[in-house]
Amino acid sequence: MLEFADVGYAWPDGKTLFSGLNFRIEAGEKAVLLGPNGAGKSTLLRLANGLLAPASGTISWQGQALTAEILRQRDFSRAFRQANVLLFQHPEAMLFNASVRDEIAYGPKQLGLADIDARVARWAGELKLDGLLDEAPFALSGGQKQKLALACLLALDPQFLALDEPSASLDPRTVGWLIDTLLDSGRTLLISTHNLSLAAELGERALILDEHGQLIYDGPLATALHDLDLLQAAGLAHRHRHRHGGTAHAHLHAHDWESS
Ligand SMILES: Nc1ncnc2c1ncn2[C@@H]1O[C@H](COP(=O)(O)OP(=O)(O)OP(=O)(O)O)[C@@H](O)[C@H]1O
Repeated sequence: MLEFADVGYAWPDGKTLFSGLNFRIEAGEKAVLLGPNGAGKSTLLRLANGLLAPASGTISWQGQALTAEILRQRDFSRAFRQANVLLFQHPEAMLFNASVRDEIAYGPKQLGLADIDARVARWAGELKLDGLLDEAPFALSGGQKQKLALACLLALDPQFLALDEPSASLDPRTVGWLIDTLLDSGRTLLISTHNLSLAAELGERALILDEHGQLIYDGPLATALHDLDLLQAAGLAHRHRHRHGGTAHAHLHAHDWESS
């Protein structure tokens, strides 16, 4: 479904990220993307969503290389924008309509999809936004904005959903709902998170970047979660000291996950 082949990226300031990044995500897979701050998780998700173009290598969607030319073609671009969506870490960037109702309806309208009112009603209801349909998106709380951004994406009925740190501003009830909804949906998922509990529930596969943007692990999530050295390289485990009576020792801990 999605393939990165020898991908490298260069920021406009000349700084480079990734070198020869290779992985494939097949339809129906649920993968989590782990790595320390600045590893390149958000950048990777933007590349996967066609918002950034690689400086080297190829990113393919359904076997088609995502070139600037193909992304300019109306039919391809419409189908791609409906099927491949990204929830930003900071969703303000996605919200610009006058009301919550208009915001959810916007994407389906732009893409010419049917049953717009039903889509709005369904996803506003699922995300408990139905009491806020006439509110202005900018007046919502951070977590409500995140839920609205998610409703906007789900209203497109996408096949591939990339989520950048979805648990950062969602309350535990919404995170629980998200896990159930996404697991039941059969959608292909790529989720960046520092939350190992969420990762453990959502993902089957882990892609782990180190602090230099190198892919240091691509394999079963369960195996990764029991490898504290790997988790330390991913910024997900840390070494700290303990005192037991008069003696002190140091060992590794995962933030919200205990390896056994
Ligand atoms: N607009 C930009 N111009 C130049 N460099 C940038 C830009 N945006 C991000 N970077 C750099 O790219 C690298 C990767 O950033 P990115 O946001 O992808 O990391 P991340 O893994 O998502 O981090 P976090 O866990 O903190 O969200 C960082 O070194 C960052 O400084």
